[in-house]
Amino acid sequence: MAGNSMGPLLLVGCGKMGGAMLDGWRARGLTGAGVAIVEPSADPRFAALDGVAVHAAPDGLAADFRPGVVVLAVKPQSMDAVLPHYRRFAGPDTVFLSIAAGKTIAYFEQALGPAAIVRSMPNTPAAVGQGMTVAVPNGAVSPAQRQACDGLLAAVGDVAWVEDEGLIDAVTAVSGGGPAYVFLLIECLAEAGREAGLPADLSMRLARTTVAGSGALVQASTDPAATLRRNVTSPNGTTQEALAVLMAEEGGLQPLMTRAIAAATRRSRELAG
Ligand SMILES: NC(=O)C1=CN([C@@H]2O[C@H](COP(=O)(O)OP(=O)(O)OC[C@H]3O[C@@H](n4cnc5c(N)ncnc54)[C@H](O)[C@@H]3O)[C@@H](O)[C@H]2O)C=CC1
Ligand SMILES: O=C(O)[C@@H]1CCC=N1
Repeated sequence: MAGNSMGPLLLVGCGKMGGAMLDGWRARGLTGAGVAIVEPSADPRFAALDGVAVHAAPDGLAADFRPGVVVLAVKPQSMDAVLPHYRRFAGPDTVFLSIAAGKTIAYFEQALGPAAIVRSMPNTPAAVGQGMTVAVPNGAVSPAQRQACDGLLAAVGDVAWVEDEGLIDAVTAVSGGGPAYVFLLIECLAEAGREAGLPADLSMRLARTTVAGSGALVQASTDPAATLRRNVTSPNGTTQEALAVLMAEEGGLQPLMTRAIAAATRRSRELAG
């Protein structure tokens, strides 16, 4: 798999997001020999990762282990405690790829010393190869290291690189957290259908399949989302009535979404510490 060309991959933290990326990498051919994991949880799923070395703590890594890429996938709040264990890998042959919300390149440079660092923000659809990641490198990242990180991220979805790190807080709000808003939409649609008289299980099936189908349609189409929306909306029909509510200037979805994204963006800045 591309991205594994720099030497072994070390995944630090294999929770919801690290696990989603690992699933994506493994589905695309990353073999056990190419990856080591440090993850303290005793979750039985790790026993099923045939061939992958899973260590409960960094002292389980062999003394001569030299990762080409260290993926930092622990909670932002754990980062202070975690980074000192990996500082020894900082050097020209290793790139640190962080997926942590809020934590800045300056923060990692402070904690790791001179090191090649890529700050990125993926999302959980990485587990099915449909993630969206935005990444920004520091000045120490070599072209080959950037390519390696791009390969790892592209293996689980779309990747955009930006030069302005300041954009990452809004990226975190939009695409990092975005799947949660879509899942909430499913929950709300299903509940509204239930309140309109549908059996709960049928309503949930309608909501799930409608969101999944709409996602597939938007992906397959070159039409703007607004055109796809208009294609559903017959003049004086039923959808128009619903959209009059959802697109109201006050109390509609846009002002609500704008407030939600502003709140998440603000929280990402706070997490910088
Ligand atoms: N969940 C999501 O949708 C996204 C999460 N992120 C970022 O990914 C990072 C991880 O988030 P989640 O996966 O959601 O959290 P999580 O809690 O599911 O995963 C964190 C994992 O780190 C492990 N861990 C704790 N201490 C550790 C240590 N000392 N060494 C190694 N592993 C340790 C935990 O056992 C846990 O499995 C966060 O920084 C978050 O901001 C980024 C994009 C999306
Ligand atoms: O909620 C969070 O802080 C993380 C970052 C984006 C998605 N989950």
